[in-house]
Amino acid sequence: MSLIVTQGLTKTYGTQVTALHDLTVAVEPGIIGLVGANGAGKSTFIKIMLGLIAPTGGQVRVFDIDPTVDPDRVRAKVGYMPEHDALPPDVSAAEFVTHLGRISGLPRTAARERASEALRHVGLYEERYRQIGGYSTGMKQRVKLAQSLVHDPDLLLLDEPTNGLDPAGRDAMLALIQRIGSEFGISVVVCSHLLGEVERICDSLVAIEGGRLLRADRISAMTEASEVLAIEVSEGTDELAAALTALELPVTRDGRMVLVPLTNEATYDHVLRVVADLDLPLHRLDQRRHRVAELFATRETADA
Ligand SMILES: Nc1ncnc2c1ncn2[C@@H]1O[C@H](COP(=O)(O)OP(=O)(O)OP(=O)(O)O)[C@@H](O)[C@H]1O
Repeated sequence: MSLIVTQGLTKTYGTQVTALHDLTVAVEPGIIGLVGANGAGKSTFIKIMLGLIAPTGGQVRVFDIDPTVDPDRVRAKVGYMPEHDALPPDVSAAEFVTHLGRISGLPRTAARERASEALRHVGLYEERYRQIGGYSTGMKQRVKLAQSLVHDPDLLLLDEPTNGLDPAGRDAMLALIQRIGSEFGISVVVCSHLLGEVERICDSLVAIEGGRLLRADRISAMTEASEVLAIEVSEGTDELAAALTALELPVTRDGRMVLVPLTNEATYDHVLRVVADLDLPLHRLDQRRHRVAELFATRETADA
């Protein structure tokens, strides 16, 4: 069963803004990156999945449940970390997360135990009785993550979880998200405008642009080997490029790398022979892999 399925999902705000436009996608369990520039429609998509706002058109199912009909059932299975926070400064993290556990329907003792557990998972166990107002941005982000975990969900929806963090804080947050996904065996949707970040920790990506689906696929499929051979020699790059050009191979350069289209099996042999003839120190010879960033770069070029 797919985790999230949409069919022609559309959301307009007023008459002017189409935040989601005919979005059809099926998302499999795992750690999923929901990427797109600011304003692409990511938060709108998350809020529709939670049943917080209703779509203008189309269908959505989360765990096969329709959040527009049965939002409580979806929310019982889903934890949500919003982009912006409204954390009360004068209560402790333990009190706050316990309170949200209670709101989720947990009995008092269970809520307290689950809150301690969730705060331990996010690395705030020692600090849990301190008032949130005294916390750093990174700690506040962790409180938000802990509250999303308190009712033991099967899916987490995290909206820009690294917002406001410095590079070290971002790395720590991403590592934590990855650990939660793998150790708890739950699915996580990580919403971000930073492709490089989510690419590092996700199994699959859903890329949206202007409310439309750009691509949804496993990262491994997006970075599959291309039909280009990349060759790098420690010295003699110019000689190598000239010799391959003389063989009528359409050579291009990318920094220290010489790139040749892999037209047939013989291309490898040609390259190896040239390297050997010129007695060059071969550093690298492999099929270049696609980069996930090409997804957006190609689009920009096409639109230009
Ligand atoms: N309540 C609203 N009323 C009117 N327009 C809205 C509302 N919420 C979002 N929008 C608009 O819908 C579009 C998509 O917004 P959304 O917040 O879903 O994007 P996003 O990808 O999450 O971006 P960000 O990361 O900046 O929040 C934007 O043009 C935004 O200005």
